[in-house]
Amino acid sequence: MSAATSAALAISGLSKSFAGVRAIRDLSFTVPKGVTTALIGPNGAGKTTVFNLVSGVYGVDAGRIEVNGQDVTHMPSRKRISTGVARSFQNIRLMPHLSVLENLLVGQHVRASSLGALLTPYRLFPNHRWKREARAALEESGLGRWGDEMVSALPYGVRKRIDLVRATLAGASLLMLDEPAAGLNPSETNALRDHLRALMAKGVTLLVVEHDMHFVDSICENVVVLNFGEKIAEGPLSRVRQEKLVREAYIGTDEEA
Ligand SMILES: Nc1ncnc2c1ncn2[C@@H]1O[C@H](COP(=O)(O)OP(=O)(O)OP(=O)(O)O)[C@@H](O)[C@H]1O
Repeated sequence: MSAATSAALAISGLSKSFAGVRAIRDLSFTVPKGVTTALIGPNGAGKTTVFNLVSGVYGVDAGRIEVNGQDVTHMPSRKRISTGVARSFQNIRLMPHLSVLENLLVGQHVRASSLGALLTPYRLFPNHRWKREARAALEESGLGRWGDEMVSALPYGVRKRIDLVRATLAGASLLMLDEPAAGLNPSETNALRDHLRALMAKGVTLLVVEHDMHFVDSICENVVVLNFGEKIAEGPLSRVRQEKLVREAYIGTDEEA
């Protein structure tokens, strides 16, 4: 297998500035398929900007982004899901006044292959295919009992996991997670970790931005460390956290690598 086909994400020479602030500088790294990877670094290092560039929220100034071997560098954001990339946000973007199932069905619209499929009124068909798939995905994740509940009524940890189901139902094979463990209590964190491990076992590749290094250590094989938009280290967490540049980057912050 060539390096290109075995990479879920390949970034090379990526740069992005905002009004003179160089948020990302000549950044290159690869996320091999099936290798859960964390993007870490102090506040303002550029982690969220990388997610925004990969998902197409912002255009690049320079460089190239490939998802599953496909060049997405200049692809419109809405088309990138077809290459298998999806993301979750720090602030969950589920619609609070719709049920869990309705939120999942909205997410599935991105997969509609034709206008006919898009317009088929799922409410009229109790056994609508998307509805069946959404219910099955909820059951599989142990979240079946929440299907008809309003999202606004759900505990925060459950909402986070519903958001994961939404992303995977949209057909994601590369899932980018922005601080998935933030705000979760220990039992919610454990449930999230189990959920992510189940996704990994199904072949979904995860790229995780996370400040909780215990959480990173428990699921990630590889970490990429950013500081001021540059990659300063890459490898297993146990090794990179010993590196001088990484230790210096975290000195003077409340975080620890
Ligand atoms: N839309 C924007 N407009 C202007 N500057 C921005 C924008 N997005 C990011 N930046 C700047 O780019 C730099 C990197 O920010 P980014 O949010 O990517 O860092 P981060 O590593 O995700 O930080 P945190 O851990 O605090 O979320 C910062 O200096 C930030 O102020």
